[in-house]
Amino acid sequence: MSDALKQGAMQIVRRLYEAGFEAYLVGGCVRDEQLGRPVKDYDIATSAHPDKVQGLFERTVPTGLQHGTVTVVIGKKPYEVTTFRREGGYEAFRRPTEVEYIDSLTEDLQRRDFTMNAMAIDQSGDLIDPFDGLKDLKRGVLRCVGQAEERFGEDALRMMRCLRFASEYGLRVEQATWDALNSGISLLRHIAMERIRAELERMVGGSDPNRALELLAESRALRHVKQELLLSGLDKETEWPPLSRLMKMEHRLAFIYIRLEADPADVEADMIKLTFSRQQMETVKRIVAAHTVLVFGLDDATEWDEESYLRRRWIAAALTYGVSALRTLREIYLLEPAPIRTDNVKVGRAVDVWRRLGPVWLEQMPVSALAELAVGGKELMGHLGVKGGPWTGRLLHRLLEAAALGELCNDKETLLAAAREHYDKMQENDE
Ligand SMILES: Nc1ccn([C@@H]2O[C@H](COP(=O)(O)OP(=O)(O)OP(=O)(O)O)[C@@H](O)[C@H]2O)c(=O)n1
Repeated sequence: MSDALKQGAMQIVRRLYEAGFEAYLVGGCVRDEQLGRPVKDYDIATSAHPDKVQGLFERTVPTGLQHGTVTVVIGKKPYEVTTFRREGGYEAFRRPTEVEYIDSLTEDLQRRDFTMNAMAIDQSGDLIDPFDGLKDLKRGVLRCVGQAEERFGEDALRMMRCLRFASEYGLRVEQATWDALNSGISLLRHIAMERIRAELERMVGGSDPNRALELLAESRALRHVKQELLLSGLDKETEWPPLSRLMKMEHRLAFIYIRLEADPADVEADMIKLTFSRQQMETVKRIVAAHTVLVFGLDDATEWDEESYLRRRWIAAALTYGVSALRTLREIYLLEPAPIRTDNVKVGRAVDVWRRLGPVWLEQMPVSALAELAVGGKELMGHLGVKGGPWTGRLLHRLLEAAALGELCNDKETLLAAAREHYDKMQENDE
């Protein structure tokens, strides 16, 4: 797949070259090839102006003419072909206000963020590397091209990219680059939260989330973004278990919020500020909420160490937040050090029981959702001869809980008989 992708890219480079222009593969694809990592997309830089590029290829789309970019389609694959350019003034540390076409590849590479991202491959497949990107990569060093303050000042997002590349590629940030990052970090306030989130998501979901957290804590980057975040509470002292044991980014994030003792409502607010999708937010929030209700008030409960009591809590949480949230929570509880305060002995003991028995209890649940219950709202109303109201949902949930705990058989007759009893009790208690 990657081979065909590269062939298409080289076809474009050679076509431009034969027409008398310079053309090169540039940026992330060159870096990833040198590292033997899979390449997602190939970008091309050329001395040809966009109108010339459009004239040379059959299928083109003017995707970014204002930046000198034309998308060339080969087969079904799109390739971005960008004219060598110098970026004019930068507006508010985030994007160039004007671009100027130039003739020199070196000058084009010079405006790029890191030496490893400023390499090119020519039409013969030879590497062009004026800023020693390969040497840096081989030594495991991440370094800005030229003056780091200038590069970060041109686009402050590059500081987040720096943290991401360092953690994802296991690189050490070169001292001058690190110093410039630390002195310029407050410029992150100019960057849209969406772009911050995209980097954060790749860091937490990447191959070394622990290193990412370490770098975020050391640089205090999240304290300087546009909006105040709970996640800015990450600090250097926090000890983290190997987060890569959790497969999904959302699960890692849930762990982090639990460790920060965040409230589910605050998690929602934080993730909305960060422009995570509704679905991502729901997943994380469910896990955090399940943990919160499980441990809430446990300290004061007289039955805190009774298995049957802990099972009831566990199953009730599974019915409210979903079995998969509880499965993830158990995985989280398995990590060491666990996400909860270790000074609370009762909570510690309960977590111990949940991680040991939680999955068995989930497995044994005869029903886990209202849809699986042998009766529905209409049948309840018909059987009891009462019009529907808020009681219906409440009663259904009680029946579900009793069935899930195995206290009631999930068959119509049993449930309807129990419904009558529950309903009468609810009436007595004015529920
Ligand atoms: N803020 C930025 C973003 C990008 N670039 C340059 O543009 C290239 C392409 O950028 P992009 O596709 O965003 O990232 P990649 O480096 O390809 O890496 P990844 O896809 O992993 O983000 C980079 O290699 C780098 O040379 C830059 O100098 N400054």
